[in-house]
Amino acid sequence: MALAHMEFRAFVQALKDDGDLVEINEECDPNLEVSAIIRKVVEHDERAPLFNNLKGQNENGLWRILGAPNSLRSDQRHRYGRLARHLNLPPTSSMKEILDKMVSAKTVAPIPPKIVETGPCKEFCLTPDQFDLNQLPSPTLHQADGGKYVQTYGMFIVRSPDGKWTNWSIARAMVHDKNHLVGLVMPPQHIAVIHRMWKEQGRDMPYALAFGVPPAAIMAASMPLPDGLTEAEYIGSMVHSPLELVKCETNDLFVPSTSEIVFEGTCSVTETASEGPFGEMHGYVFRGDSHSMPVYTVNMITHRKDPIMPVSACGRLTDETHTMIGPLAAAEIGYILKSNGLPINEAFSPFESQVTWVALQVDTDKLRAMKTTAEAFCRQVGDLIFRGKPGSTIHRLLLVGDDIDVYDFKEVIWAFTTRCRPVMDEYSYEDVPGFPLIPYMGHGNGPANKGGKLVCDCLLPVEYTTGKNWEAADFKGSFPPELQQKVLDRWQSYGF
Ligand SMILES: Cc1cc2c3c(c1C)C(C)(C)C[C@H]1C[C@@H](c4ccccc4)[C@]4(C(=O)NC(=O)N=C4N2C[C@H](O)[C@H](O)[C@H](O)COP(=O)(O)O)N31
Ligand SMILES: [K+]
Repeated sequence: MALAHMEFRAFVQALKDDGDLVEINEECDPNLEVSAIIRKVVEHDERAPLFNNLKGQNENGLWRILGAPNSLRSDQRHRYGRLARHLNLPPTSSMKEILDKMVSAKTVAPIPPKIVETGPCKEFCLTPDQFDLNQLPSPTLHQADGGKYVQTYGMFIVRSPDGKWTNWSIARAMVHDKNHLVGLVMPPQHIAVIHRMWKEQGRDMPYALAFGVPPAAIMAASMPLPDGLTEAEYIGSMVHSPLELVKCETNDLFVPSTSEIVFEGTCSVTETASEGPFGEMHGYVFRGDSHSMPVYTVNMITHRKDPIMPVSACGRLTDETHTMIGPLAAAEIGYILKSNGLPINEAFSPFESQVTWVALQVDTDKLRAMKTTAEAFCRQVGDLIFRGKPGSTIHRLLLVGDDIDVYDFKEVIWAFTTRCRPVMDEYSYEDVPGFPLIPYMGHGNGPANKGGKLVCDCLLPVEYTTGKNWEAADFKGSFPPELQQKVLDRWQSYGF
């Protein structure tokens, strides 16, 4: 068996070996029952459910469902264990170690994928007369959704018309009819950028949608890597070995050879259909909230025997849209700021902000050496991030000092509520792209796609000039180290 980060089925086995899987063998209904179970799982950081017996499965087992593929574990020592298993890291890894791994490939030469003749994803091939997406166990995830969102954790593979750039990304899609999907294609996302290239040439965009891809691949697919970067090469260098890809049957794109299920086809550049509403990552589904989006034709389905369809039943905390979208954008944002010479140590998107914030830990020694002002520094950070794509989903950037652990929300919110004077210490951005999926944007008082962003300066003025002039009124901050040690050593004998 391959390693968990390189083959989805090995990943599922790794969850089982970790005691992080519940196999459900009694029949479950993909219409809401499956998602209700997944929602209860992710709201309580429960073990991942593997549905082995779904209403609508065909004679070759197409398909089973793995819910909550990358959500949290309740044991605090293994909290990010599922993310770690995506990257061949120990299950006790911290979020910092996980995000550092995702950024590690930026400074090494890309390792191109290896093309193989065939693979497990080719065990079965179905032409459109042999399948009906409405009869297969396509899940309905929220009762107010506009359709069956069969695509929430698969990977779209699309390529620029000149063949130079192959983008891998996650974008949602729902069943439109027996062999059509309709999906969210939204600027500034790369799938929308490439779709536009094909539209300008008046040609439908070939795509592949691979479900159950190597876990390391789905992590990069969910990360806002630079324009023009081909994720397959990036991942190869991240895992230090080439990904094995196999050619599609009906177009010239390539898919991971061990994919559980592959949909192949073309995405129309002219035909649209009603898409949504959908229970989204900020925790809301607005009735009637549907839009015209491109139609995908499914010309072929290939799959493994008894294939597993991964499903992210997203919404309120804590599911894949929170463990992946925010943190991976934060990793890219941190990298951009450091590459531009700004004194940033760490970047993280707190789940408690519904991943709409990124907290940036500033190296305040280096900050003081810059002899800059709060306004100049905050504007420098805001201009770099809010005018670029990786910041498109983030509406608050919090600058905090070295004493604040950005991966611990208690620390972040303490700094924000006590060191950032509302209005005066906040720098607004109304002339930048906004994220319409956030309810105060798409269903708020102002323009849905523009503005509503802030850089919040949670550094006190002294941190720019002479440095910290306070002590934290807490156990670690207000008592001599030897007294702290004495209290810790005697804690039991005191009677606690
Ligand atoms: C992990 C994950 C990421 C998601 C999504 C989901 C999950 C589970 C579901 C559950 C399907 C919900 C919606 C949420 C929805 C969404 C839409 C816009 C922005 C953020 C999320 C969207 C989506 O539908 N469309 C889209 O364009 N991008 C999404 N991302 C983010 C992108 O995968 C991420 O941004 C990548 O960086 C893309 O690659 P690129 O930078 O273009 O090469 N989905
Ligand atoms: K990507």
